[in-house]
Amino acid sequence: MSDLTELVLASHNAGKLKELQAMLGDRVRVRSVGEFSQVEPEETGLSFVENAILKARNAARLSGLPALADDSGLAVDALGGAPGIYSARYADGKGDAANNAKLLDVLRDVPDAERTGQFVCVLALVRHADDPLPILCEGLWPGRILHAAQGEHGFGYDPLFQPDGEAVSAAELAPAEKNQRSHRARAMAQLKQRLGL
Ligand SMILES: O=c1nc[nH]c2c1ncn2[C@H]1C[C@H](O)[C@@H](COP(=O)(O)OP(=O)(O)OP(=O)(O)O)O1
Ligand SMILES: [Mg+2]
Repeated sequence: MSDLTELVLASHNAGKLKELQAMLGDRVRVRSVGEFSQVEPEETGLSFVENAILKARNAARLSGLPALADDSGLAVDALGGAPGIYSARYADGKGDAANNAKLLDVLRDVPDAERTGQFVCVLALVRHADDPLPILCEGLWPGRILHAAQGEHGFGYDPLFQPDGEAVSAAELAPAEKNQRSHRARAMAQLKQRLGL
């Protein structure tokens, strides 16, 4: 697939799109599925992999281009891996601030030692809508859930997540630093290797 010159990013999340674009650099012409439709596909899968494939196929169908989707989320150990694939919908679609408020509330009485978890990212690339062999890559970013929001960068749960080995939250890392270390960066490194990019 080193002949990949143009692809569509199958995401409606501005924060994610920015990170994926920065990681892909300018060797590939990147479009966004929002250019083709504002309708978000229903994420009916039971796994990150299934939802990533579903979003990639949808974008490939809409655009006629190869499509790259990212399905990601935060898996908290004390919650048995929740919110996981439901991370974006944790507070019933009320958005990042409501999701973060709910997570803090649910973990209110959980002590530091038990506030571990990880960000998960699965990237799925399909060459066309019916591609029988999607390229799948995953990345994990372990850390712990803070007691209050810290930092202004990033998106989603970043202000509540302190990655292992960092003294600050993911939202306090410079964007370029997050893009070298995150779950998404780890999955993207694999993908670039697979594609010869
Ligand atoms: O680096 C991250 N930093 C902070 N939060 C993150 C990150 N990566 C995923 N997350 C959270 C955001 C959202 O609550 C969920 C992803 O849900 P997910 O369905 O994959 O994405 P989405 O609905 O926001 O956009 P779309 O499906 O159009 O790509 O996990
Ligand atoms: Mg989504």
